[in-house]
Formats: sequence, C-alpha cells, structure tokens
Amino acid sequence: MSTGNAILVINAGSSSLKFSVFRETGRESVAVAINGQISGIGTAPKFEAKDTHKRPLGERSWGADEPSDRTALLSFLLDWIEGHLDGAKLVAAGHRVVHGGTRHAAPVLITPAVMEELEGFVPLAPLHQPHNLAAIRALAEAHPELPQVACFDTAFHRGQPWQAQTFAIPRELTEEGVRRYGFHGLSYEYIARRLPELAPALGDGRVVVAHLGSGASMCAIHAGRSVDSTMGFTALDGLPMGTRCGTIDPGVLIYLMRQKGMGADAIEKLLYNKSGLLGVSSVSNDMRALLESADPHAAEAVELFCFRIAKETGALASSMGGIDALVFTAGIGERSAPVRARVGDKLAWLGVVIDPAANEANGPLISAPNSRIPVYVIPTDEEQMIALHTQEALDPVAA
Ligand SMILES: Nc1ncnc2c1ncn2[C@@H]1O[C@H](COP(=O)(O)OP(=O)(O)O)[C@@H](O)[C@H]1O
Ligand SMILES: CC(=O)OP(=O)(O)O
Ligand SMILES: [Mg+2]
Repeated sequence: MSTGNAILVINAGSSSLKFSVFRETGRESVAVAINGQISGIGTAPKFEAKDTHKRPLGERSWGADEPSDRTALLSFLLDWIEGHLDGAKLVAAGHRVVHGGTRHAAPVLITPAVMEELEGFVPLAPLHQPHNLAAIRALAEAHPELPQVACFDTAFHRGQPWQAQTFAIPRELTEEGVRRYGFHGLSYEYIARRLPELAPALGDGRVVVAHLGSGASMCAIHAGRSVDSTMGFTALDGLPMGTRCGTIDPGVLIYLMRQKGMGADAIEKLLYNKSGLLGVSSVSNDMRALLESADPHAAEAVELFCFRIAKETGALASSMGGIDALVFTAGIGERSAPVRARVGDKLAWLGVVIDPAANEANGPLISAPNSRIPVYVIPTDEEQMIALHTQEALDPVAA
C-alpha cells in the first residue's frame, strides 16, 4: 500500500477475525488496500490476507503444539498488519461491535466509560461481544494513542417504530432494555446505500433484505431506513442459522428447565451452538456441506431454512404495507443459487419469478422480466461501512 493515512477495520466474529486496511482517499471516502481473516478459531486457525487485486499477501496455519488462543492470534494479526502498512500511517481503528443497547444509534469513539458500558451487553451477545471487546483491548494495549471507534450492528435499527422494538411483556422490563434491537445493521446500511445505485427507483421503496451468513437475519427497509427485523433482543431470534435456533416458543425453554433440569449455561449452549442447520441435520452447520449431502436430514435442514426465509418475507412485507424488491446478501445469500431458487419458488404467490441463468451467475438482478418484484444479489461490505463510520466519528464535520 502507498503512503498516506490508513484505517484498520476489525470484525471479530464467533469463529473468525476478519480485518481490512483502508486508505483514506478523501473526506467520507476510503479505498480498501488489504483484507483478510483468521478463520477456524478454536479448531484449526488459518490466516489469509489479500491485496485489492485479490493477490495473496500472506498465509499461515497453526500447528497443534503452537499457541493459537485468541490473544495469540490477535497479537500475530496486529504484528502482521504493522509489517504491511508500507509507509502508510495508521490513524484510527474501527470495530464491528454487535450490541450497542438502546443508547447507541451512531458509532462512538471508544473511551474507558464506553468500554464499561459495552461490557454490560456481553450476556446479550455471548458469541460476539466478548470477542469484539477483546480486539479493542488488545489494540489499545499495543497502540494506546490510536483512536478506536465502535460501530454497532444494532444502530441502524434504532429508528424502527416502537411496535417493531417491543415485546408484549410488562412495561418495566421493556424500560429496563428487554426489547427487540435487531442486528447485522452495518450490512443492511451498506445494502440500503448500494441498492439505489443499481436501481434508483428503489431508494424510497419497500425492500426486504435477507442477510444469510453463519448468522442470518432479515430486515424490512423502507426509504433507506430499517422498519422491522427478524432478530430481536439477541442474535438468536428470527431465522434458523448455522448453529443457532432462531425463533422458538419460549415455552420450550421452560420445558427444558423443568423437565430436563437444564440451567442457563446448558440452554445457551444448546440454542447458540447446537441448533440451527447443525441441529436439524446432524451433518454440518455449513450450507455447502448440506447441499452436497445425500442425508435426508441435511435436506430437511435446507428446507426449513428456506421455508422460514419465505415466511419472514411475508411478515416483513406486511410491516411495510407491501414489498417492492427482495435482496439476498452475505455468505449463503451471495453464493448459493439453490437456496435463492428455493426461496423464490416459495414466493411464487407474490409473483416472484427467478431467472435460472442470472441466479447461477449470482446476479446482481436474478429475477425474470415477468417477476412482479425484482430480486437482487448484492455482496455486502460491513468493513467499508465501518471504515466510513470511523472517518465520520473522527471528523464529524464531514459527516
Ligand atoms: N458457495 C456457497 N454455497 C452455500 N453456502 C455458502 C457458500 N459459500 C459460503 N457459504 C456459507 O456462508 C457462510 C458464511 O457466511 P458469512 O457471511 O461469511 O458468515 P459470517 O460473517 O456470519 O461468519 C458459511 O457458513 C457457509 O455456510
Ligand atoms: C449478529 C450476528 O449474528 O453476526 P454474525 O452473522 O457475524 O454471526
Ligand atoms: Mg457476518
């Protein structure tokens, strides 16, 4: 990368640590220079980094006898990044922080008080929040002077109408913060900005976006703003996911406690780590493996996933009083033509017609000309959103 200012973006997930280095190209303008990730954390960690032209810049795996806990991996990553700045000056770091509670409708500069507040949300996002905060801490230790910005997955949803944010429970609990927050907001915000570039008329339209990754959710976006989403208090709600159950009758939890004698930790493990595609199939949490498997339970897991996406499309369309477009994004949404085709079939009642060739080619437009609404595939870019927000947070005049 060339000289100038650089912004480091870190998206610390449940089993991966994604990162990007952006060059500042102006106010409210960045260009990616490096991106990469450490995947397989906890099992077999593997590091890969590429430049803008997708040329490999680095690769490494860790042997069984080498320390590969998160602290060791983070420290490796920070050293590697420093060694590849190539004269550029690191001016800030932006982080995806999954939970920002009710107060944070915008990115925030990290201070010790902010960190303390964000620690309080760890129980609401046990797969994500601790890792998000650990990355911030590690970077603060290595670079105490570096400004760091937290960009929240919940922020984009903060403007939803109250009905979409409220559970039908006693008011005191709602006031205490037991409410629907919604997640994947950085991804939805990116799609809300990107879609009108592809289809200007949809800028003030009613759009359902399906973010289908290992975490999966859907969002109703009307005129660029979130009005409803499938995830709620935690990222466990809504669609079934790789290992998470999605929406479940709360009576099941009472049953598990009373009849099975399960405590909070065991229930958390069951619903976050052993359910979803993995739980239904007993084969894998990875959609690719399920689509390749001949096991009937794998086929059932795929069917249940698609059934619930189609069902939620109807619910979210109802929240907006109609639907003008459907968008697929994230790992499965961007790359799995069979899943998109199956969902499209289930939405035939809505007049959706998928064009098989366009679908195989991964879009961007995958609906046929006679489809009542257009259907798009748009690759998401949470990292770019984080880099832009980080710039804005440090230079609010430009925002
Ligand atoms: N070609 C593909 N077909 C089907 N699923 C895929 C394909 N490529 C990736 N995936 C799925 O995408 C998931 C990862 O999506 P991603 O958005 O990167 O997730 P996350 O950011 O939540 O870790 C994987 O678990 C895998 O199931
Ligand atoms: C919020 C969430 O589920 O995130 P991810 O998809 O990265 O797991
Ligand atoms: Mg993700």
